[in-house]
Amino acid sequence: MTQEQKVSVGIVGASGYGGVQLVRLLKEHPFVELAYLGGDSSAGKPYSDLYPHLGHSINLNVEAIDLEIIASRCQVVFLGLPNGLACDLAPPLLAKGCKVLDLSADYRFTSLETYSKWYGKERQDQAIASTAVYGLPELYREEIKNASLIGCPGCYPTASLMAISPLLKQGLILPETTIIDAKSGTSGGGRQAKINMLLAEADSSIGAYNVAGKHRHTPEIEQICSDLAGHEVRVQFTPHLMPMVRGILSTVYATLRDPNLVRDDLITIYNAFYRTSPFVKILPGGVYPQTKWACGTNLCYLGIEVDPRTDRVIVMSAIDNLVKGQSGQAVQCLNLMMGWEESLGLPQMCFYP
Ligand SMILES: NC(=O)C1=CN([C@@H]2O[C@H](COP(=O)(O)OP(=O)(O)OC[C@H]3O[C@@H](n4cnc5c(N)ncnc54)[C@H](OP(=O)(O)O)[C@@H]3O)[C@@H](O)[C@H]2O)C=CC1
Ligand SMILES: CC(=O)N[C@@H](CCC(=O)OP(=O)(O)O)C(=O)O
Repeated sequence: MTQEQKVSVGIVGASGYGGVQLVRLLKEHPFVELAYLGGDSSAGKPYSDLYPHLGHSINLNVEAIDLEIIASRCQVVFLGLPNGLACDLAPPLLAKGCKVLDLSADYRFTSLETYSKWYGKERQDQAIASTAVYGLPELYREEIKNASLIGCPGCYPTASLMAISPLLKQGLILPETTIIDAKSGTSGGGRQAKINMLLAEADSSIGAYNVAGKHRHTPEIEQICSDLAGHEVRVQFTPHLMPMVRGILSTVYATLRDPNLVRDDLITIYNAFYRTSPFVKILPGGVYPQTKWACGTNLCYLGIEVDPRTDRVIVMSAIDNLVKGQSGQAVQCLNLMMGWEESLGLPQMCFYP
């Protein structure tokens, strides 16, 4: 592909953690040209002032968010902003002919009533929101290929849904027995300063938060679980903050309908379900994933176990929250939207240890 044939791409929210992952991935993507980096408090600064380690390869300034400028330069726009801002920017960008991939929650919900209840913002853009596709390629690959607007999933929902989808889609579990115990690194909270993310607070300590259906990812997970099961599903989701920077480990428990199913049956079922998904790695029996294995990659490792004493299946899912849980998944969606190979420009080998 020549320089002129490359697709020009902009990142609004380039100064954040999602933004800097996108910069890393898109700069190395063979079919993409970075044409615009936008921010709020960082506008006007050279990008290398924010991230000096990228000074050798990113020679762009962060610019103010100006829709005319963005649309005149970019065919595709990634929005990496706090929740509640993308729904003001996406409609005019779409009207100007851009494709939009939003990393926030603004376009993840089919019901704007549910969105408003959890995110506290009244919305008028139901018509546009209805055209958005939930950006989890392993479940909605064909829909993503034809979409102009993608609502990229949250990090906890990505890890959790990858673990539970084959079970729900094939009716293998009693859905209401589903328990999701998930742990995240601190980068999941973004780059803005927060007291609970200080080293002195987060290091050498683990704790749950937003327990008993109070985390905003609960309705997001339930929406997709319900879609897969074909009826309304409630799950028990408990997030934990871990003393590490990157990664999510989501462990899902559910009761099997058929107590005769054994681990190897389920491993076969998972391999078949994800046979066309290049980023999903089903581990052999007795091997359980670690977040470190996914670090910096767009992979999702799944470990599967059955406890015959309780008839429960236990699925462990490990991802990098900033890559498969956010920016990498958005690039995976871009590849599909453009008709490119799904794995183009996306790392599959972690740095280790
Ligand atoms: N971190 C994660 O693991 C995941 C995050 N997400 C979602 O992705 C989105 C981005 O997250 P993340 O990168 O972590 O966030 P960060 O807090 O690291 O970055 C936020 C970005 O938004 C910009 N911004 C903040 N306030 C405004 C405003 N009022 N107007 C315009 N721009 C603004 C900031 O610009 P500036 O610095 O110039 O002020 C910055 O570029 C969020 O919606 C988040 O929920 C989704 C999945 C995973
Ligand atoms: C560790 C941590 O703080 N994680 C964040 C989730 C990040 C994310 O994916 O949030 P969005 O749905 O808004 O995109 C949290 O629990 O709020």
